[in-house]
Formats: sequence, structure tokens, C-alpha cells
Amino acid sequence: METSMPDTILRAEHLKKVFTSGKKSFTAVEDVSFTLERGECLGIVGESGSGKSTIARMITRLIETTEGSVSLLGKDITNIKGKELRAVYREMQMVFQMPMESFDPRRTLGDGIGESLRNAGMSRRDTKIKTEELLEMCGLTPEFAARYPHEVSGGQCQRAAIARALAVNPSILICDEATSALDVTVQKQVLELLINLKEKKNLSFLLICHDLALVQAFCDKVLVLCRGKVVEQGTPDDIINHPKEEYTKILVDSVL
Ligand SMILES: Nc1ncnc2c1ncn2[C@@H]1O[C@H](COP(=O)(O)OP(=O)(O)OP(=O)(O)O)[C@@H](O)[C@H]1O
Repeated sequence: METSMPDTILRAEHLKKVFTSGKKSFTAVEDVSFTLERGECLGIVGESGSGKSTIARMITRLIETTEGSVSLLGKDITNIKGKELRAVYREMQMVFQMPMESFDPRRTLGDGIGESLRNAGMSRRDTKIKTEELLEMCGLTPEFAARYPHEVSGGQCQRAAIARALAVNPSILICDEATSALDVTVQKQVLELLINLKEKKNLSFLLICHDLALVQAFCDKVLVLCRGKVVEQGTPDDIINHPKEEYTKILVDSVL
């Protein structure tokens, strides 16, 4: 039941990622810990190469974690596989930077959005109804279900990608630069959609982003990463208006 669920929905403890190739090894993430509460948005910022995507990929189990742990709703998911991992993807969904690439070009957006519903055993008719509801929730008309990815704009495709992520009714959306490939006005519209979803559905967000204005508008707290380590954390106001670390000051100056 909703009320008996723990408020800390995601917990990362001492995450470390070492990439090795041959004899060389490189530590991309070191000793990163954070919690995400229900309905909260955590932003992860940092210069290019600081380890933001690597953290998202460890959390979503797209890559193995070298050290540390990830727990979802109190359950350790660091090393789970197969069926257990599929259950995790019902709670946690990802939205990527390039929406077009995340859809199969030979299938309609409606097929892509409804796939998880069909896999879960929903009838064709109910899947169609639910897909249309999801499209509407994301600001698209039902007729978008029949379109192919190349027949829509980048912003529309990202809305469809968000609709697909919401199909399984997740608790967490992990957005890795989800608005970066869009132009400024469309970025703002997609952001408004995310804000709306956060309020209406009490979703939690992990927002990986290099746009501090977006972080300020949307995040409750922020982690600043530098070469794989957390150098500062706080509210957007702390980070943007009162940065403690020189690195954060430079980061803020470089984007504002
Ligand atoms: N599979 C890999 N093998 C080796 N090194 C990797 C691999 N994936 C990422 N890295 C390295 O890890 C570091 C962190 O990369 P990551 O993609 O997490 O950075 P980021 O902060 O998301 O950067 P950007 O903002 O440019 O996307 C980089 O130096 C990158 O080259």
C-alpha cells in the first residue's frame, strides 16, 4: 500500500566504477552516495566526462558496479539478474537524450509505447486505450500512435519516449540529458511536462543534466560531480547562488 512504502525509494552507497581494458584501468566513479525520496527530484551535474552517465548506467544495471550498492525500496538490486531485474524495470524507467534512436524505426510509436503492456498480458483493445491515455498525458493526440519515429519532431518523439516509460507505472524516471538534443522552446515544454508528471503522479526523478537553469527549475537537491567524485551537494540555490567549491563556481559561470 502507498502509505506503508518507505519514503527513501532509491539509495546508492559508495558507488565505484572502474573500467578496464587490457592492463589499463580507469576509475570513472568513486565513493558516490545519495538517496532519492518519493516525489523528489535529484539533479546530477558536472562537466563532461565527470561520471554522470556512468552513475545512471550503474543504477539502471546497464553496466556492472565495481564496488558499492544500489537499493530500490529497501531491496539490494546491485547484482540481481533475469526476472528480478525485469521487476526492477517496472519501478524504474529511463529516458535518454536521443529519443529517435530509442524507438524501433520499423514500428509505430503506439507499438513501442504499448509493448510492455502487451508483454504483461494486456489485451490488444485495452493496450490501445491505455496507449492513447499515455499519449494524452504527455501532450500528444491519439493519432500519434500510428506514426513512425521519423514522422514526428524531436520534441514529440521525446514525449512519446516519456509515455513509453510511464506505461509500466514506474516510481522513478531517470532522465539522462533528456532535453539536451531539443531546441530551447521544446526543452521548456518537455520540462513543463516533467514538472506536471512529478506533481500529478508523485514520481521521483534522477535528472542528469548540464543545464543549471533546468536544475534550478526542477530539482529539490543537486549533486555536483568532478572526476567521478561528489564535490558538493545541496539545494539548487546552495549550488548555484552560494557554491562552496571553486569547481562548482567555474561550472556555474560556464553555463550561466
Ligand atoms: N565503457 C567505457 N570504457 C572506458 N571508459 C569509459 C566507458 N564509459 C565511460 N568511460 C569514461 O568514464 C568517464 C565518465 O564518463 P560518463 O559518460 O559517465 O561522463 P558524463 O559526465 O556523463 O559525460 P557527458 O556529460 O559528456 O555525457 C569518461 O572519462 C569516459 O571516457
